[in-house]
Amino acid sequence: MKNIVLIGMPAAGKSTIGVILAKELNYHFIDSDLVIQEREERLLREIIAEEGLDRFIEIENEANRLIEAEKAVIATGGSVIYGKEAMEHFYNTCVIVYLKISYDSIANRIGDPKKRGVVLKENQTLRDLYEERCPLYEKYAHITVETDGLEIGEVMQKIKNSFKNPDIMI
Ligand SMILES: Nc1ncnc2c1ncn2[C@@H]1O[C@H](COP(=O)(O)OP(=O)(O)O)[C@@H](O)[C@H]1O
Ligand SMILES: O=C(O)C1=C[C@@H](OP(=O)(O)O)[C@@H](O)[C@H](O)C1
Ligand SMILES: [Mg+2]
Repeated sequence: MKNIVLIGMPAAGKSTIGVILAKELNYHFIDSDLVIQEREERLLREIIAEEGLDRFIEIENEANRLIEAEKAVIATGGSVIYGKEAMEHFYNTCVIVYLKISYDSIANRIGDPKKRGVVLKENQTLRDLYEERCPLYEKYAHITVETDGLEIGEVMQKIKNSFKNPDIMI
């Protein structure tokens, strides 16, 4: 049985939905953000402040690349798609589910991206980040679930329905 990896923009609902999905499937739950914090013995925002964005992405790539689990739902951080090795590892061993959300919904939910610790370069807006990342999420997704306007329970149901597709082996 393959692991399930959730990808998508920050605040798309990966962590919230991941833990509920794991419970419903009787799978383990792994939150990549917590794996990184444990490995580094620092908070994500401390890693970003002390090491800078590029190094944070390398640390994130390494932590995700090394995740070995069975029967697990893995909620990644939104910037995981910059890590080529991590994404190839997940692509080859897991079912990757992209929680897709519109720019307007995500902007409403996030508020100030700087306060949320989003990997945002100097002079880059949340809109720039959204446009840069969407093609990367799409590139790696085995399944895309549109979540706009849906409550958490409805997103869960959509994800589970998508697993009934015989082309998707989980
Ligand atoms: N479908 C949804 N509708 C409304 N709010 C949601 C939905 N999914 C998640 N949220 C809320 O958005 C916030 C961010 O969710 P979170 O799971 O931390 O996202 P991520 O892990 O993708 O960054 C939380 O407050 C969560 O309760
Ligand atoms: O998208 C991003 O740049 C980030 C998202 C965060 O995780 P969530 O996607 O769970 O919020 C966390 O990994 C880090 O602060 C960077
Ligand atoms: Mg999260």
